[in-house]
Amino acid sequence: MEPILSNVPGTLPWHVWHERHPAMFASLVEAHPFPPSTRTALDELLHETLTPEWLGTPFLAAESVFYRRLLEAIGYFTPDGPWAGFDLFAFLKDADLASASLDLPDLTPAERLLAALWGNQADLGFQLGSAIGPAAHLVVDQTDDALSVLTGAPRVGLVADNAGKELLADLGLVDWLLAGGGVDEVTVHLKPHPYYVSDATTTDLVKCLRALASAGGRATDLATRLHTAAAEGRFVVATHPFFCAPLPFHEAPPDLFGAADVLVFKGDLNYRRLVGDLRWPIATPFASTVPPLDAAIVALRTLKSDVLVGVDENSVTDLEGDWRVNGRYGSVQVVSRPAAGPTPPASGPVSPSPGRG
Ligand SMILES: O=P(O)(O)OC[C@@]1(O)O[C@H](CO)[C@@H](O)[C@@H]1O
Repeated sequence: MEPILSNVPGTLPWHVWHERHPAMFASLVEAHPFPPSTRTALDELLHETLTPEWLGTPFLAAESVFYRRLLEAIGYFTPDGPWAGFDLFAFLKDADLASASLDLPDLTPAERLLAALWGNQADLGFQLGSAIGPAAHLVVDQTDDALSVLTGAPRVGLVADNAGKELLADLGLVDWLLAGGGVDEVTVHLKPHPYYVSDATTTDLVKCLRALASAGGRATDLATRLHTAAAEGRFVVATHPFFCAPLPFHEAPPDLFGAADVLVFKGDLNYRRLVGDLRWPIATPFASTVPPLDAAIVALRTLKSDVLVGVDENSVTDLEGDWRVNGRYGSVQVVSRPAAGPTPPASGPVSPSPGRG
């Protein structure tokens, strides 16, 4: 299967490099007192990314390397420098969090799951380039299957995507899993440092919890429950350099997700890494594209890039225009945990792994 590249005018990757990134750089320079050397480094990076070499590199890898180079350009990794460890996207993430309503409604489990899904609609990198409309539809809706695999699972991992409103909604889902969903332990996997524009780090999670704690009402109660669960070792925060690597999850280290029974993958980039950033026909079964993890998989995503699998082609024939990338559509997709295979006879041939449901 061919990887998605960035060298075709009119496609989303082309738009990202030629329009979204210049707009992002303009806002970064406006928001920070960068010295001339940093401004020059940023200009050079922007120009370099428009060369045939970059545009001809698989989009997933090129974008990831780009965000690493962006941090290097501002001195994020320069020891003892003034910008060491500085989150250049914090001003956007903080504004998004500040604009969130913390008057939390009383949601059902399905509503909490869908809130976590649609929270992904508002990622800030996406907003820098286009407007998001109110319409929202699911092109695949396996919400019932998702709730079924999550309820009562001993250990759930949630691979977070964006900070601010999306992370608030994720914490609402985590709270239900721990408080009513019969889950013993939830691990939230965060980025070890800033990555794509609004990706959530530990700092962003703490900011969400503090905002919830000081908001009163249900929000404060939720924050208190999560603090208690953290103290009991039931709400765990984790991170790993692989979450910022230019690789699909098929190449993840075997211990990345611990002993999770169910993994919830949030957002568009995690979806691209989960199924591979490839030109799949959309009817390709979702289960055939994901890595062979020893856990059930729940993917909650709004559609913001070309990759899409597991969709009945007849169900999307009426959708028009850029529905695959405009963020107005979403999907809830599930792969059950692989059944333990039969014990092979002592001297018999080794059977192939069972298929995934
Ligand atoms: O992972 P997220 O936050 O849902 O989306 C990330 C995103 O905005 O960035 C990429 C393009 O830059 C696409 O994968 C997607 O549109």
